[in-house]
Amino acid sequence: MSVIKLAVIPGDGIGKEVVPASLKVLDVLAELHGGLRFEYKQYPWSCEYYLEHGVMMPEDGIEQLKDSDAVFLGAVGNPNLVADHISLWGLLIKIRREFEQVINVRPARSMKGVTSPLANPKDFDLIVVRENSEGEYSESGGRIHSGKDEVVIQNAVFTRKATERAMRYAFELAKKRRGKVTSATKSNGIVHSMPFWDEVFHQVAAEYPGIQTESRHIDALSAFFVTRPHEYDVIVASNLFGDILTDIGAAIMGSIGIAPAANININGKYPSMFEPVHGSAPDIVGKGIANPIGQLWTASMMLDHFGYQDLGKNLLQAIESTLEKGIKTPDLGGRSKMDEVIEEVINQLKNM
Ligand SMILES: NC(=O)C1=CN([C@@H]2O[C@H](COP(=O)(O)OP(=O)(O)OC[C@H]3O[C@@H](n4cnc5c(N)ncnc54)[C@H](O)[C@@H]3O)[C@@H](O)[C@H]2O)C=CC1
Ligand SMILES: CC(=O)C(=O)O
Ligand SMILES: [K+]
Ligand SMILES: [Mn+2]
Repeated sequence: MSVIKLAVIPGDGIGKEVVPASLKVLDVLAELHGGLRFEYKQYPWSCEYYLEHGVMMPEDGIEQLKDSDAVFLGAVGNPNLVADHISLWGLLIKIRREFEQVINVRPARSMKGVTSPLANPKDFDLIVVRENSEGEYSESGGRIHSGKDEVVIQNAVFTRKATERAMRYAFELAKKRRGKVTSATKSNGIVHSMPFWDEVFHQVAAEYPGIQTESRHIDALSAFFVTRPHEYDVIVASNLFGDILTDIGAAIMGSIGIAPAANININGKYPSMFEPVHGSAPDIVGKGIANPIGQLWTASMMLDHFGYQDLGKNLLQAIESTLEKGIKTPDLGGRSKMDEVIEEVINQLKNM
């Protein structure tokens, strides 16, 4: 019997709904497999935890997560209780950085049974490789003076190491896919980091003569995600650009509620973390209508990550069959509750 030890952090808002629901599905998958078991350690770290303890996670929090095989996270953030920059940097971003989860892999593709908001969409299948350790998300900077004299400086940090690493990851991924990498740049407006980004892209591209490459400014690329997403295969982007592009990717699929993400520790030193692209969705919390598919698809990426590609594929297929049957939450134009979606996904898996 193989055991996968998961550190489970539901976090805030609908994270507390979609995470437990997804664990039920993981248990069914393990049972059907017969030789696999998931072991869960639950962590209550969240904005409510912060109100009680003054921190998003205990001082030895990272230490506590270290011996798990992966972190399975829902969402972090409840701006009514804690300012977002405090809660996210205290938990989500802290884990990404401490565990050197330097790449954030975020696929978006046409899904059977889901109507894209695009008018006449051709089938698309793309993956955004988001640099996940630095870039625009940096603590470098500060505020001085106040009132009319107030000055705020926010530095973006781009290292050759991390930039090359993200690009190599994208090229390696493209080799296994349709052989095209698009770089998201903005070297016409951002005069230091983005020309550097372009330079590194060209250098790394030279190592992969078989791969088709393209550089696009982020503004135009955002528009092309909407008008011609089928032209993209792998997109490599900085932390912020990748963050924004993947919400667009989610939107053109049909809903932010279905998009998955994998925060990958590529040196094998620490656990990777699997979470949906979406946040805690305070506007729908407690209504039972959160779409669990982002969290489930993330679970499918986690299964792939651990070498259980068959299970990962079965899970995705069960998700698509459920959608095709019209069992969908309201964000996808459906009338089903989260629990009904989960129940149908489980039925589909059992009848495979
Ligand atoms: N990785 C993370 O943990 C992230 C956390 N956040 C945090 O989440 C909180 C809310 O952020 P927002 O900007 O509102 O983004 P959000 O992704 O939570 O919500 C945006 C919109 O999408 C809807 N939505 C999101 N997930 C859904 C799902 N599974 N099913 C159905 N509808 C869904 C929401 O109802 C809302 O209308 C903030 O505290 C923010 O900082 C935001 C994005 C990512
Ligand atoms: C924080 C956020 O929006 C993300 O990681 O996608
Ligand atoms: K999330
Ligand atoms: Mn985001």
